[in-house]
Amino acid sequence: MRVHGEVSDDETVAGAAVAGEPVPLSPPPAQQRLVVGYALTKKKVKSFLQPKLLALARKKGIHFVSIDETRPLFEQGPFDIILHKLTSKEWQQVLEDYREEHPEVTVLDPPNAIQHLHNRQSMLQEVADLNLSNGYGEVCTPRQLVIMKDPSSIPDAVIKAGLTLPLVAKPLVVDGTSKSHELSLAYVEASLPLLDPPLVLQEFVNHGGILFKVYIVGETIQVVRRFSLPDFNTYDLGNNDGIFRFPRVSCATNNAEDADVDPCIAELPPKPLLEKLGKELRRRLGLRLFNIDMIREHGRKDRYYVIDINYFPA
Ligand SMILES: Nc1ncnc2c1ncn2[C@@H]1O[C@H](COP(=O)(O)OP(=O)(O)OP(=O)(O)O)[C@@H](O)[C@H]1O
Ligand SMILES: O=P(O)(O)O[C@H]1[C@H](O)[C@@H](O)[C@H](OP(=O)(O)O)[C@@H](OP(=O)(O)O)[C@H]1O
Ligand SMILES: [Mg+2]
Ligand SMILES: [Mg+2]
Repeated sequence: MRVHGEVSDDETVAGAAVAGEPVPLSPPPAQQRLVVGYALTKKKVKSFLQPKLLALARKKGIHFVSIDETRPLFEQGPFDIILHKLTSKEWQQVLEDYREEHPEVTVLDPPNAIQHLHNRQSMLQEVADLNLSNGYGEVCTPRQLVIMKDPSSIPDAVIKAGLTLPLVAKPLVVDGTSKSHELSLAYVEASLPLLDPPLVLQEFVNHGGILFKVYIVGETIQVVRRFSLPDFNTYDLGNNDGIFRFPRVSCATNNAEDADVDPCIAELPPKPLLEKLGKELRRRLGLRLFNIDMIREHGRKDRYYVIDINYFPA
């Protein structure tokens, strides 16, 4: 089988024979060959499809093949799996049509399920509905409010909703742009009309400055620590407009795995709690490849908040 942009295993064997290397007399044990078509941004290809991963995959008979989104999908392949992270409406439609015609192909993941995470209001709905609380702890979402327009109405809306300052202001839509990750902390009421809707206003939860990134890959769960925003009482708030703007505080370079942090803050959430949360969210969201950003309320050993969910992070 010759797949777009790939060298087949047959060619590799033929190449070895030409080079005079010994060729096995009997065919090697049949290995399942799996073709994964990928549609990713250049940045994502660079961060995810690293040579080490490609080599390991190839050893296991998994072949990654680039999908050209400018050409009809049915002309490419065949694929066993399609792995993708592109946000355009056109691409989503192409994939939806393809899924209908090719139910035998696993699309990781269905575009409409991913879409649910592109809005910071809907992304946490399943966590809130789950109401997870057991002997290992409880998992909540911060109280939040959506503001669609009219910044001057924000102070009244906040009072009416009974939200307590400080509030984390987050762009409502997450569309892969850096703007959708420009967040700020509003800590005086008078600053609220300076915010820029559409946004979600979320109560800030003190958590000792450590965040847990919980990665869900099918049935596998991995959790790592990253540095996060410090507790509110530690800020130097002099001399500004009541809004603290912050860039991507918990990005990959802010690894806190080996940091010297109070063990009560650094302790990972209990595995059974994460397993239950992961399993439920996988089912409710209909996704197999995502991460949950979780914090533990400072001073509360067993109260966790999910503050963000990201599809297929690097
Ligand atoms: N409710 C909250 N309480 C305390 N800290 C918060 C809260 N919400 C967000 N933060 C802090 O702000 C950071 C960014 O928030 P969030 O994860 O929602 O944004 P994001 O841009 O979607 O991030 P990502 O890069 O993970 O996609 C978090 O990592 C955490 O440090
Ligand atoms: O390296 P980490 O901290 O895991 O960061 C991820 C973010 O958490 C995701 O939100 C990014 O995806 P979006 O920019 O599509 O939200 C995601 O972007 P990517 O798909 O371009 O890799 C990552 O930057
Ligand atoms: Mg996050
Ligand atoms: Mg996010």
